[in-house]
Amino acid sequence: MAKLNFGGVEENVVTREEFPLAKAQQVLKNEVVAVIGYGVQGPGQALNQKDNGINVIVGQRKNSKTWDKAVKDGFVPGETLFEIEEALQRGTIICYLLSDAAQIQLWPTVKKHLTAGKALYFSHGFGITFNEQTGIVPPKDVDVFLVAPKGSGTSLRRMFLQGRGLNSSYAIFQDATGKAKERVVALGIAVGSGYLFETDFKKEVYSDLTGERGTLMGAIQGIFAAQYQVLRSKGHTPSEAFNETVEELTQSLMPLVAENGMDWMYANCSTTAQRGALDWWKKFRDATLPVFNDLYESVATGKESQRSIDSNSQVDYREKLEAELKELRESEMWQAGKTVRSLRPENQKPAEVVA
Ligand SMILES: NC(=O)c1ccc[n+]([C@@H]2O[C@H](COP(=O)([O-])OP(=O)(O)OC[C@H]3O[C@@H](n4cnc5c(N)ncnc54)[C@H](O)[C@@H]3O)[C@@H](O)[C@H]2O)c1
Ligand SMILES: CC(C)(O)[C@@H](O)C(=O)O
Ligand SMILES: [Mg+2]
Ligand SMILES: [Mg+2]
Repeated sequence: MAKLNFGGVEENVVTREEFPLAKAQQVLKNEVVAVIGYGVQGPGQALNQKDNGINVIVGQRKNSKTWDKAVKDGFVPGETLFEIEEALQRGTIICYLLSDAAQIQLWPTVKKHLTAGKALYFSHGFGITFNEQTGIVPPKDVDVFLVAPKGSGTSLRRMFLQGRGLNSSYAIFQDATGKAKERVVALGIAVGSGYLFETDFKKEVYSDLTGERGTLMGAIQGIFAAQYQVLRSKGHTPSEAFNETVEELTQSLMPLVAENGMDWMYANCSTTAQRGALDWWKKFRDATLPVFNDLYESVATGKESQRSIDSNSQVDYREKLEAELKELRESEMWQAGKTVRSLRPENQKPAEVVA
């Protein structure tokens, strides 16, 4: 375990140098890793483990699209692909990668197969932290831990195929066998993590729920929408408003920020942009700070988790969700974005020409 300095604060980080893949393979050599669920994280984690030489099987409902996807991805029915209950029975490490809401439904079945010495693995602190809402309380004689990739399962797989690694958090909730640490770190490496950052279940889920509702998705969509609306209301064309709100950010500036940080970006733009961005960032911080405080409070009091559980358990939720997604998809801003994206030279299809 390396102690690294993050802006003056020391933290524990597991690196691939100190815990190489060969060590992970050694730790997991007698385990059967059962990945339950083949949605977004399931394929990324299962395929990376398979390619890393881990004995991995997938548990998924038969006659579903995702069962067919698993077959297409190379999992073989009866050998490495099973109905959920059979995979649960075969697995010594259960990677519980159903949606957070579905985990509640299937929990009684999972619990039945958690015999002494097995391990229960999550990619989120949700089920355990909010156990009063989820009812997920594991037996005492199994290891319980998480590896939470800090990004989409799609990126986890893509980055693995590019020879890169996505950063993940890891945490141990219960160490029944005395081997939880080596098991969880080995799994973290096997699923394709770059670095593994130590946390606990509660911190992981609080930060994850805040991040996705905040700057990763909710807040940024809100800020995009507000700026776009102002530019449009002042007579700017959709393409100009979109380019100045989203396209330049994702295509030009964010890749540079990803490489070098926003401090570098500030030092490497025009003096005009620099002056203005220095003057305005604190106003945006101060305007949004109360919203972020409300958001964190809503996460910490369990309001967000309850809302997610309640919504996902409604029978007509899929239709309602689709209506909300359609509104976003059909908004002028994202329709303008579709055309702007099609104009990128690397996107062959020509933009729709209006007669
Ligand atoms: N989506 C991500 O990229 C991401 C990133 C980090 C962590 N996570 C966490 O990973 C876990 C899995 O998330 P996901 O987004 O991959 O899940 P998902 O929503 O894609 O669903 C996963 C699987 O659950 C199955 N499923 C849904 N309802 C079911 C039911 N009632 N019975 C049986 N199977 C059912 C689906 O068929 C699918 O195969 C969650 O804890 C999530 O918070 C997800
Ligand atoms: C990919 C995200 C947003 O980081 C994840 O947390 C999720 O829930 O899908
Ligand atoms: Mg999340
Ligand atoms: Mg996340």
